[in-house]
Amino acid sequence: MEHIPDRIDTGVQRREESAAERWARFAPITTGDEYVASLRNRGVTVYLFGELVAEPVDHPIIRPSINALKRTYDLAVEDPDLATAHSLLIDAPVNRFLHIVGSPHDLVMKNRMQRRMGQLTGTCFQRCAGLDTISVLHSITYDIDQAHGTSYHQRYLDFMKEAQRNNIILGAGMTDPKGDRSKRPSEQADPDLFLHVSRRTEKGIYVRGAKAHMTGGLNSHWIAVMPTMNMGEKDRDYAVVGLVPGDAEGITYIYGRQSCDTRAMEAGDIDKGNAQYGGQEVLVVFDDVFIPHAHVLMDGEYGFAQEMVARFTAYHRASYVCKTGLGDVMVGAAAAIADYNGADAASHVKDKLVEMTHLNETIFSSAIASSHEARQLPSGIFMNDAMLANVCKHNVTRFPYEISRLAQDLAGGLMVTLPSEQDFDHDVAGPILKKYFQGRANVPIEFRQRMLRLVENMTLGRNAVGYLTESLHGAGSPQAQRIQILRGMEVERKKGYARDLAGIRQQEHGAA
Ligand SMILES: Cc1cc2nc3c(=O)[nH]c(=O)nc-3n(C[C@H](O)[C@H](O)[C@H](O)COP(=O)(O)OP(=O)(O)OC[C@H]3O[C@@H](n4cnc5c(N)ncnc54)[C@H](O)[C@@H]3O)c2cc1C
Repeated sequence: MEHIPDRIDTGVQRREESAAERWARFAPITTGDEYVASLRNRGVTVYLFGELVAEPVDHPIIRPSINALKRTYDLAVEDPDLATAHSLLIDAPVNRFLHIVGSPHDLVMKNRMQRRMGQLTGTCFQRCAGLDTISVLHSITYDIDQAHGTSYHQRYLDFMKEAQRNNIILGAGMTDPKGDRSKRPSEQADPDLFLHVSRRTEKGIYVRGAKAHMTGGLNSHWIAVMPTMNMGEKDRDYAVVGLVPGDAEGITYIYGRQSCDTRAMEAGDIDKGNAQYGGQEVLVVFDDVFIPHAHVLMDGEYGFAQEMVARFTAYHRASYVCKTGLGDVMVGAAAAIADYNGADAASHVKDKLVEMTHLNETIFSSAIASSHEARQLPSGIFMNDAMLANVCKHNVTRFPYEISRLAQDLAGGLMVTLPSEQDFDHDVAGPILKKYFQGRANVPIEFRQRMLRLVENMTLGRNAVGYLTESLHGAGSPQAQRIQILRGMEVERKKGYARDLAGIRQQEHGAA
C-alpha cells in the first residue's frame, strides 16, 4: 500500500541493507556452544542498572537466560526425535523450534518438547513466542496475498529457508507499550506508543516505536514485530509486520529487572536457587529501524491485524503447556523437601502432592487436546483448537499460583527465613546453623538449603517471573482469554440443546 505518513516521518536515514546483506552475518548453528558464540561481538546497545553492557553474554544476570536458550540447541542434539523435525521447506531436519507445523502430530510433539524444556530448565526458555510467530505468519501472509495480491507469503518462505538453514532464534515483538489503554494507536498522545511505519523508501520501510516485555529479545538473532491488537483504517501505519536482525541499526535494549536478580552477582550458587537458568524480558526500542521489502510481511493491511493476533494467541496459549514442565519441578521440589523434613509419610503431604499433580496435568490435558484437535488452514499448515488453547492458558493464569502455594506450604517458613550461604560457611555462625537447621539425620543440610532456595526461586525469585507472572500476563492477561472463550462458546447452539430436551423447541415450532 502506498501512503506516506507526513505526521510521523522523522526523516532518519539508516544504512539500507538488503536481505542478503543481513543474512550474510549468520552462519549455521548446531550446538549450544555455537549458539552462545553467535551472540558475542554483535555490538548491540543494552542498558542494565543504568549502564551500557559491554558484552551481554558475559554478564552474570544475563547469562542464565542465555543458558536456557542454549538448552534448546543441546536438546535437539541429545534427543532429535523430540526436538527436531523434518522440514519440507529445506528437505532436512531442523530444530523443532523452527519447524512449520504440518500436522496435528507436529503440535503434539511441540507440546511434549515444551514440557521437557520446562523440566530441564525450571524457567522460561524463551523460544516459544518465536515458534508460534513462525506458525501464524505462514497462514496470515498467505491469506493477505489472496485478498490483496501481495507477495508476502513468498517473502516469508524465503526468510524461513534461511532461518532454518542457519538455525536462528526468532523473538516475538507483539506487545506495544500501549500508553492510554482506552485509546487506539492513532489516538495516542505520542504516536510511538505503538510501533509504526515512520518512512517508506524505494528499498523498504522504517519502523519507530517499541516492543515491551519481549521474552529473550536480547538473546534472539532476529525479531518479528507484529501488531498487538485489531486495527482500523486510521491505524494503517501501525498494521505492520517486519523481520529485523537483533543487531540492526537503531535498536536499543533496556533490560527488565527480575525479583532477586542481583543474587546472580553474589558469590556461591546456593542462594541463587537455580544458578544455571533464568528467563529474560527486555524493552526493545526501534528508533527508525530499516526493514528491506523482502522482510516486510504486512504493511497497511489493517483488516488482518485482529485475525493475526487471534491465530497467534491460539498457538501461543497452548504453548503455555511449558509451565507443566516447571510444575513437574515444583512437585519434585515439594516432595523432596517434605522428605528432607521427615514429613513425607504424612497423608496430607501426599494429598497435597496429588493436588499439585492434578492441577498440573489439567493444564497439560487442555494443551495436548488443543493440539490433537488442530485443523488445517488455507495455507496448508495446522492450527490447534483455539477454544482449548484459551482454556489451557486460562488454567495457567491460576493453577501455578495454587501449585506454588502448596509447595510453599510443604517447604515450611525456612524457605524465606534461611540465612545466607555465606553464614553457613562462616567459622562461628556456620556450625550454629548446621546444628539448628538439620532435618532428617541422613540428609546433608546443603540439600535442604538448595531445595528451599529452588522453591523460593520459582515462587518468589527470578524464576517466579516465568512460573507465575508470565503465566498470568504472557500471551494476554486473563480477560483476554475470557473474551475469546465468550466469542467461541456458541451459547445459542447450546440453548438449542436445552430447548430440545426441555420440550420447548417443539412448542416453538408449533407456535410458528
Ligand atoms: C514475563 C512476560 C513475558 C512476556 N513476553 C512477551 C513476548 O515475548 N512478546 C510479546 O509481544 N509480549 C510479551 N509479553 C506481554 C504480554 O502479552 C502482556 O503483558 C499482556 O498482553 C498484557 O499487557 P500489559 O502487560 O501491557 O498489561 P495491560 O494491558 O496494562 O493490562 C493490565 C490489566 O488491565 C486490563 N486492561 C488492559 N487494557 C484494557 C482495556 N482497554 N479495557 C479494559 N481492561 C484493560 C487487562 O485485562 C489487565 O487486567 C510478556 C509479558 C510478561 C509478563
